[in-house]
Amino acid sequence: MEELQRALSSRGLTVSTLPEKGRCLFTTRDFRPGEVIISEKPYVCAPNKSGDGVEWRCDGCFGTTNLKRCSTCQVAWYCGSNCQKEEWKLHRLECDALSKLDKDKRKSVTPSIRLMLRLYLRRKFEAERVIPATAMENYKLVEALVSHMSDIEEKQLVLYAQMANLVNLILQLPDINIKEIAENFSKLACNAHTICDSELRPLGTGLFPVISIINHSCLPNSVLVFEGRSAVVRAVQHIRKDSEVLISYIETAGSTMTRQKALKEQYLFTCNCLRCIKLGQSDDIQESAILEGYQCKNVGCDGFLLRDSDNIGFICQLCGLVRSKEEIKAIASEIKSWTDKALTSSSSQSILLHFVHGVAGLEGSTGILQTDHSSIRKLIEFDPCTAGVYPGFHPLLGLQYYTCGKLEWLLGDTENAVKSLTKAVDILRITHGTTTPFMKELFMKLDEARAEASYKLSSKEDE
Ligand SMILES: C[S@@+](CC[C@H](N)C(=O)[O-])C[C@H]1O[C@@H](n2cnc3c(N)ncnc32)[C@H](O)[C@@H]1O
Repeated sequence: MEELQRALSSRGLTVSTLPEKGRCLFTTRDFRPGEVIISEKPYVCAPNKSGDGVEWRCDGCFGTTNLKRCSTCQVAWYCGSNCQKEEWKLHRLECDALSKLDKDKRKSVTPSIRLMLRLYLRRKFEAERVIPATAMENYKLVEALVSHMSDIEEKQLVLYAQMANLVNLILQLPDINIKEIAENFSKLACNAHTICDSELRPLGTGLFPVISIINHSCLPNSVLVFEGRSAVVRAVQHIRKDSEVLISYIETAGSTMTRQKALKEQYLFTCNCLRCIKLGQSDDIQESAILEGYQCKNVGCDGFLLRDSDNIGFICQLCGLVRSKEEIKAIASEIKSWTDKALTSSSSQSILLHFVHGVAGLEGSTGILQTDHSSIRKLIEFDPCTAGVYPGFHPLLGLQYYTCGKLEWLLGDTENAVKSLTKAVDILRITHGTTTPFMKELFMKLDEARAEASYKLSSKEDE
């Protein structure tokens, strides 16, 4: 801990403890918006299944192209020899262990199981000094993570025990016990982070034991993004010396009830941040209607359906009509599939067709107002910043302006495209920095849109 404190103090940070939160990360100097507070490589990480037709991602870069399966274990995938070489140190023993499994057992090796296998292999390598332990990277930091073992439900404990058995069976290391592995699964559940690309699409899961000291707020002063597999926390506002660094663990564009439920279920605490305690009951109903309201299907009724407190379905706040959860889920998934098609289409006409279809679904069937890119226009009109849903600089907001700008450009509305892309740049340079390939592409798009807009303007003046 002393070593960690020393390493953090050179970065203007310190770890303190608060009775209601446990460990917290505090600043010992001011940080300006956009400044990197801390960055960390994953102690261990594993790719997710990709879900877009290709089952796996490369173990090294999490990419999905040119993948070849490890011929020995048949579990790991690589996009080329560079990634394979980089990963070999950790994969060598994992590969040995996995290749002894029968085909059926190999199928149960999920990303969570692989993360745990790698955690124990990393611990072994550290003990044998194959991988050096440093102030910011050592197994002691994993031991210090909260596990909430005494708060989790019996059913969950049984699941962790089954997963721990599988890990034990695969590794067969002499010095691990099942109870400890089960506790580590519980630690992963409330400490691991989903590694996303610049557009916040999930790629994998990683454990970042120092960044895991950062607590949650629904009105955070910082944001966690990823550059490759590394986690980067940036200030999204001016953070004064002696302030707690806070990020959001969840999607903040949800009602207080939804946010509290998500935090309780996964992280086992009740959030008392300013946004959670500020809202009275009536405000929360209004906030819920804006963020999660489903339009009533009764002809002539302008009411919004909200999740009822027993969580059976959705009830109209005006006429009392109830729609089942299943009905709402089916409509939401149909809209999502249209808008996904819109965002992956290559021709502008196809993008528009799918987008319009998606928005028509949004307006006609349910009026869902959520923060995927599909509902962009509605979200932007609703102005989530002023509604207090996002802090001034939030990656999702920047990405929504980016998508909006691209769509406006495709529609030939270059003037508005420039406005939207400028807003995207203003936000994303704070949350994402300025040097990543994603940001360079955005800067280039904005320059091109500006050039096109001024060409159009000068052509008009010449007429
Ligand atoms: C990723 S850890 C954060 C660091 C943790 N405080 C520690 O002592 O290691 C997540 C856990 O911290 C606690 N936590 C995070 N944010 C909190 C908050 N706003 N209020 C209360 N507890 C919080 C919860 O116990 C949660 O499960």
